[in-house]
Amino acid sequence: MDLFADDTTLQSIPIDDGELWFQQRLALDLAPDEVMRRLQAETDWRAEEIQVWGKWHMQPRLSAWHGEARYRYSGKTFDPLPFTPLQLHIKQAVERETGRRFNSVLLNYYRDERDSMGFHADDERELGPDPAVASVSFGAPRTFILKHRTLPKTIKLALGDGCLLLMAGALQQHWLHGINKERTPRGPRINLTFRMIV
Ligand SMILES: O=C(O)CCC(=O)C(=O)O
Ligand SMILES: [Fe+2]
Repeated sequence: MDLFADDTTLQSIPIDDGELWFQQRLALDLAPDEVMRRLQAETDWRAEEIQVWGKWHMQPRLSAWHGEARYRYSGKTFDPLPFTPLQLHIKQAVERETGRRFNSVLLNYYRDERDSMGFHADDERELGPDPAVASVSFGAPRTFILKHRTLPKTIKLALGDGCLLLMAGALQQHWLHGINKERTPRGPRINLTFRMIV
């Protein structure tokens, strides 16, 4: 039996200094393109400003924050909107697959290949030590890059429509992750990162 042909179970990706898990297709009762359409339409997308090295910039993507807890991110405090029924549905599927619990979600909307996410770690104090962060993607595939903070190691993963990625253990202490702009035209992509704010 070829275990790696199975795209509906969460599989461990070997990585130094942390845990990384990937599932090609998160089982939802909804088709990914239907979820994509609804997330595009139902979300109150905002263009936020963020502080980078003391200077304010527009984020190169749209975002929204939902859930049960306030959150500080890139120098800003987000007051969450309540979870929508669709977000709760996705959250349940993520909790079932990962065996973890989450109380917040950050949604990111990459409108095209020019949108991106700078390298960072999800290591805010509110997430506690060794946080589990579960990321679900819809729409156009984009390359998710992990760079080790001190070793010359890089891992690249194509995050396609309907996939689930779980970062856990000491990963945020040792690695940064981000999504670069691309030159190849890309359609829209929506990513949801579920977190547990303690
Ligand atoms: O879009 C992605 O896959 C990454 C999102 C991310 O790293 C975050 O929201 O903290
Ligand atoms: Fe992140």
